Amino acid sequence: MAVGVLALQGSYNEHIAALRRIGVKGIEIRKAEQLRGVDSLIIPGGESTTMAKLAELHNLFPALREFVGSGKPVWGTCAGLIFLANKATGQKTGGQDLVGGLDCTVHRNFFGSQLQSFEMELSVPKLAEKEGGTSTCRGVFIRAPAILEVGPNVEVIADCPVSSEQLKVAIPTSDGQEEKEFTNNRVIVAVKQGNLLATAFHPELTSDSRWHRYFLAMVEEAKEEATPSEVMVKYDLYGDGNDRAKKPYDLPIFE
Ligand SMILES: NC(=O)CC[C@H](N)C(=O)O
Repeated sequence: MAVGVLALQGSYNEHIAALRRIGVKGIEIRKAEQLRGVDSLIIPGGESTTMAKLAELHNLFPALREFVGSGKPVWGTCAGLIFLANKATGQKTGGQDLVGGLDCTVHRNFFGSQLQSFEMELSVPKLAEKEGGTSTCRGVFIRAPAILEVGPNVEVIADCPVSSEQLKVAIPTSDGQEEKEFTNNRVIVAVKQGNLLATAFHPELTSDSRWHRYFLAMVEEAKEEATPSEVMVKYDLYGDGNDRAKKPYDLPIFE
């Protein structure tokens, strides 16, 4: 199996190394046509404005949107999460292009500047249920975003506690955010929506390979769904004018 890794900027080498550790080839993607050769994609962390400028320069946005829209599995980490979000706040003046597709609002630098980067143990029972191991994982947050709001089809896989002060700094009341959304003082940091996975932190910088395995399981599932094994097709197998129902074989069919 091979997984595409958007290689414009940021931690794409680290994702490729993480994939290699579990025996999977990561293919660097820099051009729209290279996307046609892969059926899954990781958008790494980095700096989303710079990444967006490079994607614009290489005219990648239409191909990325088509890729996401076609239902192929895509995992965005950190800046990659921002790329996938339908809406981002805290952007630089003028904003930046997003690929979109993930029904959520993300705050670009929710946890503050580079100096406020941190690590914490996150509770991830859903990940442990699928991939085994402990019910927590190490979250490496580097100038990290956070998800403030999700749509009804988005499954929350991890959230994390934040202080009232952090909320106040990141979301001044003048932004019009309703306070009740954050009564538990928690923000969302990992989600899944169909074939889209997004994490605000960097699993590729840890030795825990469960997030990469989790994504690969999504890729496998998507492939199985795409195989029309139960579809019955009519063939005139014997040339006698009678259609006989038959499960399709892999093409070509030599019969
Ligand atoms: N580590 C990261 O990917 C940081 C993302 C950063 N907050 C951005 O806006 O791009």
